[in-house]
Amino acid sequence: MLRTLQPVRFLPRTLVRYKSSAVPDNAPTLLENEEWLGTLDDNAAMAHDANIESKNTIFDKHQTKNERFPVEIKSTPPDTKYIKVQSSLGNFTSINYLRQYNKHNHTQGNFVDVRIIQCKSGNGGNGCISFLRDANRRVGPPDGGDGGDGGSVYVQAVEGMNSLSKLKTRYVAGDGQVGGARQLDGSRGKDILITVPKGTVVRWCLDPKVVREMVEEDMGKSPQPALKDILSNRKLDVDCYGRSKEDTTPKYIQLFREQYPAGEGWLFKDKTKEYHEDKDWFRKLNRNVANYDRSLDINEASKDKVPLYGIDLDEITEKPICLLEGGRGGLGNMHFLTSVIRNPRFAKIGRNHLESFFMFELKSIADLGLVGFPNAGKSTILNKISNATPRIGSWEFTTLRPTIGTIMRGSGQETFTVADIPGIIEGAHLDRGMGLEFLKHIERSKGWVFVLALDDADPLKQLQVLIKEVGGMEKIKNKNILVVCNKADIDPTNPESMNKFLRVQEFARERGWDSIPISAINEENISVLIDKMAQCAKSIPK
Ligand SMILES: Nc1nc2c(ncn2[C@@H]2O[C@H](COP(=O)(O)OP(=O)(O)OP(=O)(O)O)[C@@H](O)[C@H]2O)c(=O)[nH]1
Repeated sequence: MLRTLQPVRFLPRTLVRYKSSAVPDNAPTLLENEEWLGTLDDNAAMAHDANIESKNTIFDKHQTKNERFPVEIKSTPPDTKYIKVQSSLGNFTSINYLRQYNKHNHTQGNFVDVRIIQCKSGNGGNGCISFLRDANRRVGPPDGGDGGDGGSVYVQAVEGMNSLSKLKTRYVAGDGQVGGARQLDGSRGKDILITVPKGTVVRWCLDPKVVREMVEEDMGKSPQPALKDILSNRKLDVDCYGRSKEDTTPKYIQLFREQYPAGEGWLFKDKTKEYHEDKDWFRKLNRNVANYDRSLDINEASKDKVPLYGIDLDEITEKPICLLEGGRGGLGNMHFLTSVIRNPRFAKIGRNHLESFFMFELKSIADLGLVGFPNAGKSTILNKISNATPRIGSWEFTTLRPTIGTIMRGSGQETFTVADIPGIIEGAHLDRGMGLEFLKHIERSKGWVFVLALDDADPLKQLQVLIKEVGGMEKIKNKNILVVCNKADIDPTNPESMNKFLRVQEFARERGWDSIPISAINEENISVLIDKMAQCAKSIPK
């Protein structure tokens, strides 16, 4: 029935109004209350909220596709209420935050690509206990309004932002106002909208303080383990949900709000809780209202969840996406007027807020990513291919940041973007050099361009090391790959220079990859390179 399941302010309005014209028409009649309470039998506790389905659909649309981390399923319903999942601690925090406790260390000027942010929705306002008073009646019928709903926290990717630096470390939505006399509902708490750049992935994460405690505990061990090992060896248990009751593939992380148990959460006026609990009429009423509370519990549980692998805001989001929903306002005493209860001196308190940490990661979205050892000539290539095109839109960060260039190839030809990331060295996967943190900026690129330097003793070995460092063939199997041998101008007459390229070419051909020798500095073969890159950026990865 409508009234058991919908927010109370949507309850049908009374036709028999109080006499005073100053009183708003918001209160249900005695009969409507009785009818509503009558529907709250033991079968009434079920989730029924149209928003649940739409929330699932929105989340599904924004599920992170490529960067799914491994999780181990420990148990599934019906053995356990949730899908119990275990995964490495490192998947629920940012290694940057831990490596550099000082948050300024991982910022470069105004460019910040990872933030851990605490979010809190608002509490619902309490219902009001009040009775109509006018010239004829000292104590009229109950007219206490409902509390306002707490504000929610939303996220939205917008145009014109390219850094997470402006985000605050904590966002708190407003609490709903308490209900008022004369059937006045409290006002809704203020919503929070967090705007982020396109390319941001928002993931549930653990409170950084808790993570630090865990890490410090392990750091005390002898021999002292590396931070990376701690984060991968420590496991975290997470309660998850599938897409439906039958689907036991973990999809959403369940969030929990501290809530009063069903049948509690009353506010009393004049007479005590004990006084009321002693009365048959109150116990009977409360049995039904407890079922109403259970419905709210189920509704909340259905909506209080976030995608396990994050919300991928790779496009401008049309409508804000709700991360944390505010608590619903409590019922005012006008809902408890029945033929037995003429003076309900009680109302319900507002439902509690939701609080959680989220990791916001900005992942640049370029069609192609340049991968190579330091000094291979990646920046030079990007400069040259940018210079070789008539119109270039590019923005530069410092050497520690990704550089993205847009290559516009003239009329009728497709534009593509290329990201240059800091060089990768042997042992990068063990956090040597600049580690692999910057790979996230090309994770979603369609193609990767491996840049090798022909002045190196063994460019093929360079290529094999790079493949190993970025995660092996498994990691690149879905990418278009192009192998570029740069610095072909060095010692060009030496047959060994040619042999080095031929060995690379052979290796690439065996894997179905294209390869090309160039001299970026002398701009030799650059136009062929652009054509091959355009092909790599365009074609759908195998
Ligand atoms: N001889 C020769 N030198 C080149 C060529 N391309 C780049 N270089 C030189 O190689 C050095 C490194 O070039 P960069 O473009 O900065 O190399 P990078 O791969 O971006 O280096 P990181 O940013 O450290 O990863 C510079 O001194 C360039 O001038 C080339 O085709 N031939």
